[in-house]
Amino acid sequence: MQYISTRGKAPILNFEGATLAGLASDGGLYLPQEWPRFSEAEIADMAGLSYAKLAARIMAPFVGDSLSQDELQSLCDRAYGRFSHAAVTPLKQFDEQQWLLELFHGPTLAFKDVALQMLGLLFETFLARSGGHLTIVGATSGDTGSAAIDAVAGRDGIDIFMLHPKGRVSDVQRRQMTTVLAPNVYNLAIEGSFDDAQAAVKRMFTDDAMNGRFRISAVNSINWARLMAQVVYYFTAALQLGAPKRKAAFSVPTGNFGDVFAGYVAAQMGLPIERLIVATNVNDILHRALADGDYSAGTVTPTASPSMDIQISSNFERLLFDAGGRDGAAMAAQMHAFEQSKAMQLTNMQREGAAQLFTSARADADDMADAMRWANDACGEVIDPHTAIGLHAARAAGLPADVPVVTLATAHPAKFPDAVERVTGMRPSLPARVGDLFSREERFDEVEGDYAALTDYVSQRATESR
Ligand SMILES: Cc1ncc(COP(=O)(O)O)c(C=O)c1O
Ligand SMILES: N[C@@H](CCOP(=O)(O)O)C(=O)O
Repeated sequence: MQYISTRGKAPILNFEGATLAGLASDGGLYLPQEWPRFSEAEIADMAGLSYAKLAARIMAPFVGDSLSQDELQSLCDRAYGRFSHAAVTPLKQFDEQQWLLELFHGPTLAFKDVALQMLGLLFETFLARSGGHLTIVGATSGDTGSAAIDAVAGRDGIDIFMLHPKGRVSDVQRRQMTTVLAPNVYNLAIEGSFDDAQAAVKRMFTDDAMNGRFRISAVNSINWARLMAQVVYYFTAALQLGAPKRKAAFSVPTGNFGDVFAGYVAAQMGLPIERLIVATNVNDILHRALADGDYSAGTVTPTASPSMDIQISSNFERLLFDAGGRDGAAMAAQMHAFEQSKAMQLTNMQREGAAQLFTSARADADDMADAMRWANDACGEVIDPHTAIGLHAARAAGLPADVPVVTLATAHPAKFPDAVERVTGMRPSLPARVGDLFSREERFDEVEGDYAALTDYVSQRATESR
């Protein structure tokens, strides 16, 4: 399998190369040259496989010859062996139509673990072959940070620099990052929003001076390997609901568009998906883009679902590229114009391509609270604010009654105890394995959000590898 950049100018790489590169050198995002496709019979044959076995089966065509089948299976066994639920991502029924796919049984209690446990092992495996040192730079609105840190803390040959917007993540989220005291982990609190942090991170990938000294890589969903691993749970849920004979819909609380794009990939691979519902909070650029073609970014509004307080969604570029005819030069021009003006109009081809599978909804604070209350009162489930936004969109979608709608439960409610308590009156407690989080020592640095200060910080601490 070969990987190409959405902006058409970066070298074509195999899976190992694309994983280690993270972001393409032309500022674009890597994705497979063509989508691998499973037949109906092959999908039917997947029913009943364990999560780790299914994961290896789904990932194999993407990995190509970068790993042997045995190596891939062993990495999946190790990655998914660390989840606290035997099913890894259990599916629960709410009513005749609504279902909940719990993605938060990994070590840091959010869906990010599903991909990042795997990515940490991929880095380890590929670095063991090539030698050298990897400098990971990442941006987080709360959950990617802790999952990535858990995945690489203490690993030889890797440093991780994780930027979070100061004061805009929950206390649990911050502590899950800052109480990891391994010497290869650097937490940076910056002024500004997640978008500011992500822009700085992406700039480092095209910075010749930084790339001349350090081998920079990504743990955000700009890294293709992240999305590949997230495709798997769409298959597990759909198979349980009758795939390949029966279609399911998915409602996905969305910020950086990685999770829902993984659903799009599953559909390209042959999984029968009725609809992908993009659920946003009031930071609704994706809802506006899908509803009217207007992709214009405003300022980020802080909400009770902080991990989705994002206006510029990196992975949307992958959809625009694929749905818009895979024209790298046109995509580069469109994105460069957007980077200047922070506004763009989707082309007709992009809008029509997206409309075949995607629909969207925006939830404000009341919508979120109503959905959280419904889950609690009618179904006996305490859900987190991000999941509640997905559930609101799922119930509002108006899909035919015979189509099961699966809301992705992206985080454990205990990550957002204040928001959950405000709505339900109940304060969810942390699972025992992180029960001592608030008595652990914290370590992080506050760094000016400007690019020069960030590169200085990284340059003084990272290991040169060029
Ligand atoms: C809990 C939670 N829900 C939803 C999202 C949005 O996911 P994505 O960025 O893949 O769209 C995030 C962050 O990414 C998150 O942390
Ligand atoms: N919500 C995310 C933002 C980064 O998203 P990613 O999936 O691209 O890593 C977070 O919690 O950090």
